[in-house]
Formats: sequence, structure tokens, C-alpha cells
Amino acid sequence: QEAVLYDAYFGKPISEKRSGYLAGVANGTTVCTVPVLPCRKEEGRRVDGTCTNPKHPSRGASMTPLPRLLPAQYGPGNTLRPASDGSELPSTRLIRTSLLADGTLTNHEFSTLATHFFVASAADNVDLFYLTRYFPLSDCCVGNTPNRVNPSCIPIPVPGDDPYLRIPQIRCLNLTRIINYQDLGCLPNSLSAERYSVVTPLLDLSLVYGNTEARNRMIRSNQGGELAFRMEGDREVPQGQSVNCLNNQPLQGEVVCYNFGDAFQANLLPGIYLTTMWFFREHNRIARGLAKVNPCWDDEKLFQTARQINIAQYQYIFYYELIVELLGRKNALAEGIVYDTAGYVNDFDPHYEPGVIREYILGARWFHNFQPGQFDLYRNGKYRGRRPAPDDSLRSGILSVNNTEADLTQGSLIQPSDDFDYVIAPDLAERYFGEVQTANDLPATDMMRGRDAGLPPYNHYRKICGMKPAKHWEDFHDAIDKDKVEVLRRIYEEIDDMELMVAIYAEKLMPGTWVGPSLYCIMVHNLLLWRRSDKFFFEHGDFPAALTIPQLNAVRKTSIARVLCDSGDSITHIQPAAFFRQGHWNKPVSCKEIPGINLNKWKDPWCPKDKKK
Ligand code: HEM
Repeated sequence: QEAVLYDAYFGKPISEKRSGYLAGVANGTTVCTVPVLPCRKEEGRRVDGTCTNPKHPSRGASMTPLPRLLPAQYGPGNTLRPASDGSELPSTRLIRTSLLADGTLTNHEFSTLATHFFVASAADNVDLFYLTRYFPLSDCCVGNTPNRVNPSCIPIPVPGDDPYLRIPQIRCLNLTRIINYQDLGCLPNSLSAERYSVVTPLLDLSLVYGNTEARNRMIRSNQGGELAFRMEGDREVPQGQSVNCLNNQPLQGEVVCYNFGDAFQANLLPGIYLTTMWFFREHNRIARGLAKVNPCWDDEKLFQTARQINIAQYQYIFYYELIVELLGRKNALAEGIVYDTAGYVNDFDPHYEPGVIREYILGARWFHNFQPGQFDLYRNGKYRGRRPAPDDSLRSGILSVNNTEADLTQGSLIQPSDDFDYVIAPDLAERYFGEVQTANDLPATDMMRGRDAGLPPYNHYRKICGMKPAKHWEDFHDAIDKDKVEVLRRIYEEIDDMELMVAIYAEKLMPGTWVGPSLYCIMVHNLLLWRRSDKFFFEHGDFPAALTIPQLNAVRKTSIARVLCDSGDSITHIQPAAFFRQGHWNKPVSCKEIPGINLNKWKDPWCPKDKKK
């Protein structure tokens, strides 16, 4: 059957008028459209994300726009919104250094594993290709001065009395705008600048499986339902070599760059490449287990079922093991983010369009706060040193040398995450690109990205999040400590200049959660959207390829600890709640004691044992 061309931005089949417009754009019909093969009732989740919601079949695919909670407010021609008096909003480096200090304070509850899994989930649903605009080279800070001429430059000016950068006299932090549909020519500048993402905006393990059917076919082994693999010693790793590990140090033996399904995103950071490796191995482990249970199943059936189980356990761990801890279990239940049930949760609603909410993926940068700047290495319970995170980006080759994968994995179980506070790891606050750039400030960048996205003032978000829009600075005291409000009052001219991203870093934690009220509200919207817009969400039962109830309940038995026992490097003992630190209530136990998914629940009665594939 023929694919129908959908408009990537508008999400509708291409009209004649639109086709005429795109004919005038270089590669318009390729980059501004999404081909959709007809959705079939009986099929499961597609790798390319189409038909995730058959009512909006192109949403969920590569190039889906990021929906917004509130419409964008840009300056003229999609420039950054100015302050109320028409001037430029204050430097986000000034705001950051005024609100958050450099330092390291550890969290008493979470392990670093929680940060690894969370950052991998972010890379699974939005791409970071925009980094290539300024990571290796850009002209935004030539001569130590912010470039105001190049429209893609949004460098961050550094005040002369900056607490750190006054010494090397750095007055400009490099930054470029996120690439949008206008840059591709898909939309005129008269519409608000909208970001697209080339990765599927879903919790679908695209890091492991890729974002297109073509890519997925390249990484399958075509037998036994497996992903193509090779052995590095006793470590199972993807077959082939990716070109993305720009920071590998070949002289130190780092010559491997893992060929994951999404080989750019998955190689970005240690937390991402570790997590992707675990779920890559999980796929093959599950496929082998299914082949044993159902010897007559062919490669395709084994592959699709293993992928379905793998994504189901990943979604389960994300919602039921991580999110419930970050937002509070009671809250998550009350909001309908998770359910206490042994049945299906049929909350698919075709009116919701799949996507990742712009404010969510911006706001989730708050979790840079609980990210340690260095990763501990442990072997047999003994500390063996640490690796600065910025030096290991785009460098998965480290996993293959000096037992580093095993040592980092054990480290992630023992090392605490940083605290959710007003202190940020110096490696992220001053040098997140490592040696590649002289200075970068991640939270200042996060705040600047809010402007890049054209977010309306904080006051507008207070309104939709159940807080009163403030008329006076004191009105912010409900959500932000008095002393911080004083700092902000001095920095901003007007109350409506106060920004959402700054508030997310300044708000007090909501009791029982690890986020402030605005981020809480944004996360709830997004987590509900992901469930409701995705026909194939693991708890849904109202489609033919759904898990059966016994299968669903088998998935509900697993945990991140089980995944690490089965697919982590050299894990024999683990604390049962592995997103939490080890302690008297969470002592490491033998992996034999950690429950997992019973694949016998997938036994096919039509597949007798003696019948070979
Ligand atoms: C060592 C650890 C980490 C490093 C070095 C790091 C670095 C970065 C960088 C460089 C960016 C893009 C900056 C830009 O806008 O130009 C980014 C974006 C982001 N990071 Fe992190 N990060 C880390 C950990 C985390 C963690 C634990 C989370 C947890 C959720 C997280 C969530 C995000 C999100 C949601 C974005 C925005 C993605 C987007 O909108 O494209 N990061 N991070």
C-alpha cells in the first residue's frame, strides 16, 4: 500500500496549496513531510512512530512539532522577547550565579542511576542535534563579545564582576538558537518559530531501535528476533561502528563507538550510553527467552514481541519506579499518572496528539540540579576514582577499556545523586563541554533556552498552574523563598519580565516532591499526554496487539534492579530499589532474589515444543 504524505508541522495530509508552497522549498517535500503507511488495526507500535494515534497518524513520528502549554511570545520576526521596557532581558549568567552557587551537596535518597535513566529518557524523546551548531565551533563569541548580528547566535553576556569568569576575563558564553521549521523553510517567519525533533517524541526506546524502519532494519540480525551484536570479551554489544564518538581517545585504547539504533543521541553522555546498552542487551535476552518458550516463532514475531516487552518494562520503570519518587506516589496516583491496579488502564484518548510538551523538555532541565558532575568508579565495593562527566560526552569508547563499563555501573548504584537544591555541580556550571570550549554554564543555558523557545512570562504559567498571577514581587512568596524574590526583584525591571525557566530553578520544592509547583504542573501535563495519546502505552488493553492481563502483570514485576542484574556488566548483587542509595532498608542482595518478567506468560498454545521455526 502507498504511503500518504502528511505535513510534518500541521499534521494533516498535504493539500495542493501546501504542496505548491513546499515545491518552492529546497527538499521541501522530504524534510517538511512525514510519509504514513495506512494504520492497521491489528499492528503494534511502529519504529517510526506513525500511527501511535491513528486519528493523528503522523504525530509521534520524526519531525513532530513540540506542542506547547501556552502560545509562544517572541519579539518581532521571532527574535527573543524583550523586557517590558523594550530592552534585552538580563543576562542568564547573572541570574544563575545570583540564584545558584557552584558546589556539590549529595542527595540522601537517590543514587546516580536515577540521573542516568532520566537523562536517557530525555534523549529518547527529543534530539540534541542543535548542539552541533555551537559545540565544535561558532562565531557567537568571537573577540570575547556577544555577536548580535548573526540571527542564530544567542550568546550569554557575562557581567564584568562574575564570581569566576572575571579572573580569566571571559565576557561571553557561546550559544546558538535551536533549529526550527523556519530554518528548514517549512514555515514562514510570520508564524511563531517552532522546534521540531528528528527523534520520535515518545517513550519508545528509539535510542535502542532507531527512529525509522530503514535504520531499524540495518541493526537487526534477522535471526532469532535479535538485534545484531558481537561480543567484547563477555560483554554483548551492538554490531558495527558509529562515527559519533568525537571525544574517544584512541591513544588510550578507546576505538569503539557503539552502533546503537540512534547512534548520535545514544552516544551523547555516559548516562545515556550506559542505559541504552542495558536495554539493547535486554532486547536480545528477551528474544532468546521467547525463542525458548515458543520455538516455532519466526524472527519477525520474536523481534516485535521482544521489542514490545522491552518498551513496556522501560515505560513501567519510568512511570512506576522513577516518576512516582520524583513527584510523590500519592500525587502520581491522584493525578492519574500511575494506577494501583492489576488490570488494564484504558486511558487512550485519540483527541490527544502524541508529542513531548515544549515546556516539559525545557523544565526537565531542572534535573541538571541532581546530576553529579563526576561519575564514581567502584569495583568489588571499593572506590577506584571518578571521571568528570563533561570529558566523557560522545565517548562511549571508554566502556570497552579498563573494565570501565562495570566500574561505572557499580558506581552508579553506590554514588549518591547531587541534591535538589541551589547548588550546582561545577562541571556543569562552568564547563559542560569539557575541553572543547573555554566556559559554559548549563543552568544559564537552560534559562536562555526558555527565551529561545519564546516562553511567555512566569505569571502566565502561574495562572494555568493554579497559582495567582503576581501583581507585586511579594506575591511570589507562595512559591519562591523571600531572599530569592529579593534577588530577582533587583535583577528584573518588571514583574512580567520574570521567566518560567528562572522560576523552575528558584521555586521551593512542593512538599512530597523534588520539584517546584510550576514544574510539577508541567510534568503532570506531559506524563498524562504520553499515556493518553499513545495507543500502545503498555497498560492499554483495547487494541489487538495489547499485552494480555497476565503478561501485563508479569511486566509489573520487573524493576531497574532486575534489568541491571540481567543486562548490566558484572552485576551479581544489587539494592532492590536501585534508583535509591544503598542503606539499611535497601541493602544489596543477590540478583537471585530480585523478581523479573516470567516469559512463560507469552507461551503460544499454537506453538508445540517440537515444532521448529
Ligand atoms: C552529566 C550529565 C549531563 C550533562 C553533561 C548534560 C548536558 C546537557 C546539555 C549540553 C544540554 C543542551 C544544552 C543546550 O541547550 O544547548 C542538555 C539538555 C538537556 N538535559 Fe542535560 N545533561 C546532563 C544530565 C541530565 C539529566 C540527569 C537530565 C534529567 C532529566 C537532563 C535533562 C536534559 C534535558 C531535558 C535537556 C533539554 C533537551 C532539549 O530540549 O533538547 N540532563 N543537557
